[in-house]
Amino acid sequence: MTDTALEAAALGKRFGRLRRSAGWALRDCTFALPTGRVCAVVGPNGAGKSTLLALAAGLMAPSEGSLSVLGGPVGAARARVGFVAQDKPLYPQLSVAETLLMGADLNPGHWDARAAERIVAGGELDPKARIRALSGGQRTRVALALALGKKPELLLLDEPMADLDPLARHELMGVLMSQAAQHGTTIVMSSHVVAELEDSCDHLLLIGGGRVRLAGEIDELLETHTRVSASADTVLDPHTVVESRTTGRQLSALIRPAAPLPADWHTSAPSLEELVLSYLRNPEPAGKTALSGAEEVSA
Ligand SMILES: Nc1ncnc2c1ncn2[C@@H]1O[C@H](COP(=O)(O)OP(=O)(O)OP(=O)(O)O)[C@@H](O)[C@H]1O
Repeated sequence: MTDTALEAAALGKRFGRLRRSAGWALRDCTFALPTGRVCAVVGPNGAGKSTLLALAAGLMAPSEGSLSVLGGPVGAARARVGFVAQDKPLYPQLSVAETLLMGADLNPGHWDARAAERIVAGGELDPKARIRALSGGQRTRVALALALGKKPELLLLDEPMADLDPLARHELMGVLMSQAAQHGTTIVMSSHVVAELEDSCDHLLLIGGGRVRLAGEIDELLETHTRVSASADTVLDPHTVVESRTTGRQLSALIRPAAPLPADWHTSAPSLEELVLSYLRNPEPAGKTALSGAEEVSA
């Protein structure tokens, strides 16, 4: 059994000839996401999150570099992977019950009918309702039921919570977390709502402009970065400066300390959202490239 759910080496994907970055949606991405963890894939619009998840689901092939899933080639892992795409593709003419029956047919011997039905029942969906008559959030619920019913070792979710109301979001996040805890399922989910991920995710993969900007265990990333406020003439060397701003006589910065900090600096721990925003606002942190808690990745 491998301890790496997704491992990318110099991974790149090019779509025709996009104007931005000469067509590369992802470029030179090297990272490893551990198994048994809940991993957040975060980045702005067009960063390459959906492309990465589609590559991992085997829906497209890399243009360069390599990607392994659950320790082997992407194609070999397909039966062990569940994928919910951003647009939640389902057959509109089928009913909810027929969709779950289809899930059972497609996954003989490893279909958890109870888990799938429980997720659908949580939304009080009529099993006879046609998919085409469901709201966006209700379709998300059916798509998650299909993916979880498959009892995947790795669950890839592209913006799973985007069209759910806060109650449904809370409930389904709870279902996902208990799935991860009970069955050791690795969950990799993309999201824009960083604040919501801090409590539920263990690992972060931050993508910006098709490149990996930061990767690592969230606790370690938060511990190894510090918010600093000091007088404007403060020299931040030798620390890695992710972002710094001077307002009047005051300097505020997010740094990765390379040595103990002077006692007269005011310091505080950043939130995950502050960390992510600082990296995204600053394409090339001064001094060094983006760093993770455990490893260095090229930015
Ligand atoms: N099928 C495609 N053909 C051409 N270009 C594509 C295709 N899919 C994605 N792209 C381009 O690749 C880049 C990355 O897109 P991707 O959908 O992976 O980003 P994302 O991070 O998921 O964005 P969002 O948060 O808006 O969903 C974008 O510039 C997008 O226009």
